[in-house]
Amino acid sequence: MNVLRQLHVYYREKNHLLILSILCLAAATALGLVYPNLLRKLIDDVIAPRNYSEAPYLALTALSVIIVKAFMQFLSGFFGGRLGNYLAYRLRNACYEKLQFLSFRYYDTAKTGDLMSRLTGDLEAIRLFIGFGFAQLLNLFFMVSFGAVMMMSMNWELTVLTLITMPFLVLVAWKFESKIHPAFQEMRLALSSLTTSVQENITGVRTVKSFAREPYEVEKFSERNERYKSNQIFAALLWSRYFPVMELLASVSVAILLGVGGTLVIHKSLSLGELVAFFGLIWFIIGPLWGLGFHINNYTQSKASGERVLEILNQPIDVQDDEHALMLPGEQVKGHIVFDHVTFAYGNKMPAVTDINFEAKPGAVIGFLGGTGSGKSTIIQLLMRAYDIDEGSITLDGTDIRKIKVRQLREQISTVFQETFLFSSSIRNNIAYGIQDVSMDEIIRAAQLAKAHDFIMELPEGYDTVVGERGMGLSGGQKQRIAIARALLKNPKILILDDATSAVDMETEHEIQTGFQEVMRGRTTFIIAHRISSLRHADLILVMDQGRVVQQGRHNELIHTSGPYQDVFRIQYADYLSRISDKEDEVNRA
Ligand SMILES: Nc1ncnc2c1ncn2[C@@H]1O[C@H](COP(=O)(O)OP(=O)(O)OP(=O)(O)O)[C@@H](O)[C@H]1O
Repeated sequence: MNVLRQLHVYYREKNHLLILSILCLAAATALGLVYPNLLRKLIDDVIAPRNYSEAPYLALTALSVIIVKAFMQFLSGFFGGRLGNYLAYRLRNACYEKLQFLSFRYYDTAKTGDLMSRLTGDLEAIRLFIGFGFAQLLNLFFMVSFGAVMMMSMNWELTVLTLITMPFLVLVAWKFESKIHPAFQEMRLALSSLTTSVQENITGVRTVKSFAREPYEVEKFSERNERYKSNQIFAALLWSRYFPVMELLASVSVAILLGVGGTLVIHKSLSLGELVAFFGLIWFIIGPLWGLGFHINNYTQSKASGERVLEILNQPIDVQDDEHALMLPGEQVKGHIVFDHVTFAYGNKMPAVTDINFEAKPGAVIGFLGGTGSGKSTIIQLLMRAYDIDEGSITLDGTDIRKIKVRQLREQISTVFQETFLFSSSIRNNIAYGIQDVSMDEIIRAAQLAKAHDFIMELPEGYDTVVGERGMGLSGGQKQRIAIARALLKNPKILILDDATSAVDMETEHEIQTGFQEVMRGRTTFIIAHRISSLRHADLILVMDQGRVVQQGRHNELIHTSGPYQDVFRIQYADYLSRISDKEDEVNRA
């Protein structure tokens, strides 16, 4: 019930809908009790004494009861439906909002397909249970207790005898629930893994095809499908094992009633009408108890679903605003950044960066060079507080970034990532992402600076061209240029270019860099690059290796100091250097 209690927070202001739905259902149930009584009256007071004049009144009463009962059932469904939809709506919004604020750490391990299945299948199961199943389950108790009380009022000994099997029925139903719940949890997991495999396959379809891995993917999917099927079969097996036992126990009750009740009628201790009424009432009890399995099934499914949805909602956000977090008036930010003995590890792994120290004065350009996995991107992630550091401090204009409101900090930073993400929307919207009230002229200016304007104008609908999911239909370089335009439009105090020009050719890179000279003015810029050409003009270059800064200085100093920077320079400029030495040889020979 803890799950239901936690879910209750999301619909407590609509409690009245739940209460109305339950009351209407209870009223419909109570009206259902009128039938066996009418039957008893018909047999004992009309047919036996041949007092037929009362028959039309009884028929009229039955008709009115049917109409009112149907109306009550309609109202119960109506209120329940509104409640279920309201809850699903609130939960969907809450989950989506939570997903926006969850930290990068959460997404390091999250699976899209799994999250999608929680937001769709699991939410649907909760909607159905809270909207309808819960009232039905409660109604089951109403039916059993109303029926039992009415039977008791007619003949308590016969009632006790008839209902003797009921505790066993409840026991079996209870056992069934304890087995079916884990089975459903397992089934939900299997479904998630199935959805994940479809989602990953579609996202990575190019990789799959280029490696001709279609048969492997089909096999992988079949295995997961098989697991899902086995889970379903197992649940069905449990059902088929327990259901006959429940049916058998119910039938024993009916047999007792017929045997004992019949004898009582023969001995005139029970009227025929009462026996018939008893027969109607016993079904009033057995029917719902038979359905107990179904309702429990429903309940366990939605409990498992509720747990999965609440897992998202209860997920701690590890990077969030300090209680006294400072606002950052955008126009006053200078962009002075200091890393002081910063060490950070992802999870329990070895530190990704160790003892990082550097100062970026306002407007300075800081370059990072280093091999794969040397920690360059990590430094940038720490600067935008994607993760909180383990040791040391990072300050912006003298204030520790942990004391600044995360949103405000990030508003001052524009990042162009290694991998460009474009939304399936127009190019204009993609460039203006996250910025309100921006004019077309500003968008065009940003695109011109990013050298994107010309190719955009060549597209059939220019800036209104809608790009496919993740920018499908554009080349890697074109996507990157749009991302650069997006970053420039934000007009940030801090600009981060994380291998931002890796997908464009040297010539375009040079052009973009020239554009950057202009936009970098007055902004602190961090450039991660593999090409020395991108870093030549940096005020400070940090050379990274295995999470540590192994060299630092300006380009002209570093190329004259033996070390990794000089090595990379020699490799990248080998052609250029050999051409120079050839020329020198020629001059010497001459
Ligand atoms: N989200 C993450 N979770 C766990 N470990 C990570 C994560 N991101 C990076 N790492 C690890 O941290 C180390 C530094 O990675 P980082 O991405 O900072 O390197 P990099 O220098 O930017 O590399 P590249 O040039 O290939 O992008 C690597 O060992 C990497 O495996």
